[in-house]
Amino acid sequence: MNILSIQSWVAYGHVGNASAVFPLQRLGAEVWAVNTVQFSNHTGYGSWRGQVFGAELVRDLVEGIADRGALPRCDAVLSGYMGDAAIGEAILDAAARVKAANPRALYCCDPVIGDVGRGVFVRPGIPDFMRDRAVPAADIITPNQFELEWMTGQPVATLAEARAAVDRLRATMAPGGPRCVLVTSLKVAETPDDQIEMLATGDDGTYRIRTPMLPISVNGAGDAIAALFLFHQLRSGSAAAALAAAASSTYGLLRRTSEAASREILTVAAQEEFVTPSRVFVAERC
Ligand SMILES: Nc1ncnc2c1ncn2[C@@H]1O[C@H](COP(=O)(O)OP(=O)(O)O)[C@@H](O)[C@H]1O
Ligand SMILES: Cc1ncc(COP(=O)(O)O)c(C=O)c1O
Ligand SMILES: [Mg+2]
Repeated sequence: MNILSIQSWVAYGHVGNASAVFPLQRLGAEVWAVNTVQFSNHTGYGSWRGQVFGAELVRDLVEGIADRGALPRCDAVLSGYMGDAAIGEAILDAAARVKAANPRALYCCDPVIGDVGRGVFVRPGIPDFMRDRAVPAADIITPNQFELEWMTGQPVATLAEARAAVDRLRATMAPGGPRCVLVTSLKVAETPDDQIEMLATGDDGTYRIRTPMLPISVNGAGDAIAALFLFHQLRSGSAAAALAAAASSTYGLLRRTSEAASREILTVAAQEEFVTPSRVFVAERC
């Protein structure tokens, strides 16, 4: 399995490609990582050093991979945080080139816009770009609850509202693909206070999964779960199986992170959780 992952890079800690690449490699995937930024650390610290790369560098690196004749062997393109719309257009062009070279390839977009409590935290233009340009090109999307509400303009306070919003979003996704949606960090009326949910919809139906809420707030988990969900969707073709595997691995990763009181997710120390989760959660059809 070969995945072209176009995301951020940080030297210290784990977000973007620094959160997504290693779990995919540990699961046996080859990852062609194209970095859109190189920062010292993630922006949640409030200060960082480094630079945002231009869209031309993204295009140049993808051209270089194409020069190797590799695009027909690419099984998926994965994207996350986007610094500006020009980078976004370069990512969509890369996804289109890959799908032209391999019609079975999938584009997985984590539509990073914001989060509950933080609001929108990307540059102006990115939220509209995600809704109007990226989602219509995507086969798999992994919005959190805030991003689902923002992109659909619908409240997501109950499971029924979440499902209606997902259906609305699916109708705008790439025609002919699986139109698979993973909603992360879901807390609806039915969610017990000590738990957190995810909802996954694909060709095989809609499934939910609940895991215990951990006393942490970390960055990078969204990037990790998008990568894990993509890998397992590619391997199984089942949203239910991908949801269960991604949720189990992510819970194990975050449980270890919480126990260590680490501000950075323990991507390396908890690597066994990616292949053999210490606690397995089962997705239930809903
Ligand atoms: N405090 C937590 N306790 C348990 N699981 C968590 C916690 N925070 C995140 N997760 C898990 O990680 C997934 C992705 O989390 P998050 O970083 O909130 O995603 P996003 O970046 O898309 O908002 C969630 O769907 C959940 O499964
Ligand atoms: C550079 C960069 N990329 C990606 C992310 C996404 O992190 P998360 O998975 O928490 O949404 C962050 C979050 O701070 C970041 O600073
Ligand atoms: Mg996210």
